[in-house]
Amino acid sequence: MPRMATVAELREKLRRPLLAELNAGCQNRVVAGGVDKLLASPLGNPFPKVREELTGYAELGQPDREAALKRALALLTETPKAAARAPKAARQAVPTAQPGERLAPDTPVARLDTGPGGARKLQSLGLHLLRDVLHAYPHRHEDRRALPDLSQVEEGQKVTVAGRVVAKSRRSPKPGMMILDVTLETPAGGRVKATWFNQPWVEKQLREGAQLVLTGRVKKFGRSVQLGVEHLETLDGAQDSLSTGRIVGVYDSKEGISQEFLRRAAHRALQAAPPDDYLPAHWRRQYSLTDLADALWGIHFPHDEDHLRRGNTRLRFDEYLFLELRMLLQGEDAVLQGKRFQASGDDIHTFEAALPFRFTNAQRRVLLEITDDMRSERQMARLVQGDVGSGKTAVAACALYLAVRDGYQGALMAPTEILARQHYANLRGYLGQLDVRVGLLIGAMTARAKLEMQTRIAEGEVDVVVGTQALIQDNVRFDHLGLAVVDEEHRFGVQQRRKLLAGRPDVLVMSATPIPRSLALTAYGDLELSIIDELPPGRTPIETKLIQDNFRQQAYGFVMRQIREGRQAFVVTALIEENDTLELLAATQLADDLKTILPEARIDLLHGKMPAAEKDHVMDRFRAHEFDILVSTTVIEVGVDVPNATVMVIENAERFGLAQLHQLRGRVGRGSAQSYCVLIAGEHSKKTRQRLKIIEGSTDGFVIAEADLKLRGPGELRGTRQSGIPDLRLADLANDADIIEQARALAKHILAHDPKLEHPRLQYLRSELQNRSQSVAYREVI
Ligand SMILES: Nc1ncnc2c1ncn2[C@@H]1O[C@H](COP(=O)(O)OP(=O)(O)OP(=O)(O)O)[C@@H](O)[C@H]1O
Repeated sequence: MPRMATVAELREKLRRPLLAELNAGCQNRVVAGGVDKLLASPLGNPFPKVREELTGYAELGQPDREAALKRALALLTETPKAAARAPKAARQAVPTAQPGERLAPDTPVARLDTGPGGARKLQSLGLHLLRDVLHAYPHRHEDRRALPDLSQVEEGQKVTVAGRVVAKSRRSPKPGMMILDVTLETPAGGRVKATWFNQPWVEKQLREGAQLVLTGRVKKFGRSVQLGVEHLETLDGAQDSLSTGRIVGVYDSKEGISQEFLRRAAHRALQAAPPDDYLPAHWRRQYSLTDLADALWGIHFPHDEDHLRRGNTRLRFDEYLFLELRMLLQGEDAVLQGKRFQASGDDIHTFEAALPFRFTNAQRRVLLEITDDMRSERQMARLVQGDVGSGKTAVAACALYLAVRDGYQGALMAPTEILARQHYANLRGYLGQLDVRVGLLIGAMTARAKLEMQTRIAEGEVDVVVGTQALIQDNVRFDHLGLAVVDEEHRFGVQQRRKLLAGRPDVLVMSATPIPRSLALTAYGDLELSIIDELPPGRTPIETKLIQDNFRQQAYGFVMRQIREGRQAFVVTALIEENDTLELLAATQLADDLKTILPEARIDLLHGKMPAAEKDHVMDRFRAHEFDILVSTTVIEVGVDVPNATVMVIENAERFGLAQLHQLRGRVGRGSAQSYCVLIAGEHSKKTRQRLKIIEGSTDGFVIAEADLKLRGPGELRGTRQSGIPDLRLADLANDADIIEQARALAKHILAHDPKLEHPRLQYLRSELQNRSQSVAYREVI
């Protein structure tokens, strides 16, 4: 007699398609019959609560579907509490894997033994299945193999030490100043004193006996070693620490989820679910690639640099391979029916005549490419790339105007509310005088104002709507959307874009990320590319100065002189990794310091943790020159436009990537006055200097990207970098031309011989492609 499936097995059987449904954007396409039918099958029997949640699923609207699925999934797996709410038969926690038990990569994380609440933590980071954990690569690595001998360290050296807190004290040498001293004992018996200035919030992490890993700069007082701590990690005290004595990965996380926890989860996932390699051995040999399991171990827990490099190369190759395969497979139906606009030359002239400037040649050329697309029957899918301030928005505004003149509505979607409001102001400037009705729709508006705007959109009383994600909520229905402009698209999830694009409008994507053309073609694949490679005339190049932090006083003296001349300044603090609370507090402290150094200046603060409405308010006041210095975390990175701001000071500039520094610097120099950027280096090594000198020496995004590339030698222990493109996690577009070529060649070869990937040898490759396509659908999107 066949064995009856246990409830746990049934639960998993049901959970998988539901999760797939969620990942695929709640399309009710799961197993031919859809979710309702799935539950009506015997599979649903032991789960009446779940069935109840999902009854009538097919009839629900998108957000309701998503919510119902999430509730159902929670009932199916998450906590004992949720399970208890389920009927008796199902009241059985998901059993964790037995040691040595081999699990499939699509097993839910609840089966991984990650301690109390572990599954929930992973899920909150978007990691639902073991494969998600396996492919959530560290964003950088730190070499903690040989922690330094404390008797040998030198003044000023940056070191990482691990140890146990043996003493702690707090003192306040003067009012408003708080110093926290902690003595750490290393396993070798050395002692180091770590010091935090004015950071009371760290104290609670530092109970006596706590195991810490600290990174900071050495100060020596006779034989005693003191550390000015820059980075702190708390360990959970387990014997088999994954966080010291090796090259350690640092993961994307959020408050309350420690690095140690994530390392342990990755470790367990690797042990429990070593994946089958989807790339047959002879191709691995042909392209000198290591096998998948070795690659995953290498990226998470490398034995040495070579192992890390090997793993990184293989996984990067795979990312490109699947991207290429998907593009080639989808290429057949690449031409989609879109809107057909007249986009008349007269209308372009009308638009330009209303501008306070003439288009540059580059803008004109790109506009021609856009209007060609708009006039054709094909759906436009075009990426406009241009350096910061090159005038992308002005071009997009013109395209929107053309759409409106042809009787359609237009939409512009921005990644943040600040940017949406700014675009709104700009578009009103460009289009208001041409009788185009421009509307704004963002989350921070009152429910009533939102509803009113939604109604106006639905009734066609607004011509162009600017907004954030609020634009693609289900209750927003356009009357006749013709053109959608998406700013910095990679910040949007694919699901989100798909919603906006449901009515098949033409699509224009704007991006300031400098990617060489050939690589952009791969990265964005299905988007045609237009490049604005010329800045508007009359811009005085920004003068950039790199200084060391002992010259801060002079730098701020210079800022003050600019302020006395009626100018404004941005001061940006470096992101403190893995802890947004620290980041916020660092910015707060810097603002306070500046108030002491520059008592005359009016100073305010902007940080990522502020509610959106408050951020807007601060930006509005800065734009209106109600204060002089905006101290901020990197929330201002993209697109902020305050022409009166002429100085950008970047503290701890060494902690930023060059591309990011370039973007940040682009926030000044937007008016006619001479603008300045001061990079303050908190670290004085030759390498840092060399890198930052690149920014000092050039204002061209492409030149900077290339110089950055040359500096990073092949022997370097390189962290994984995020390309900003949804399914390329490791990709380093500027550096990967060879790998891309190889991956493309292999993808072509595979499909030339087996266009549908039907050969049994390609079984794993096919299912991996499906897995990856589920979370990122390219052509399907537009
Ligand atoms: N052809 C032009 N001549 C003069 N000024 C221009 C021209 N085109 C745009 N500008 C002005 O230059 C500034 C930057 O333009 P815009 O905002 O369109 O650039 P962008 O490429 O979208 O910038 P970012 O990537 O920084 O958001 C604006 O103040 C705009 O009015």
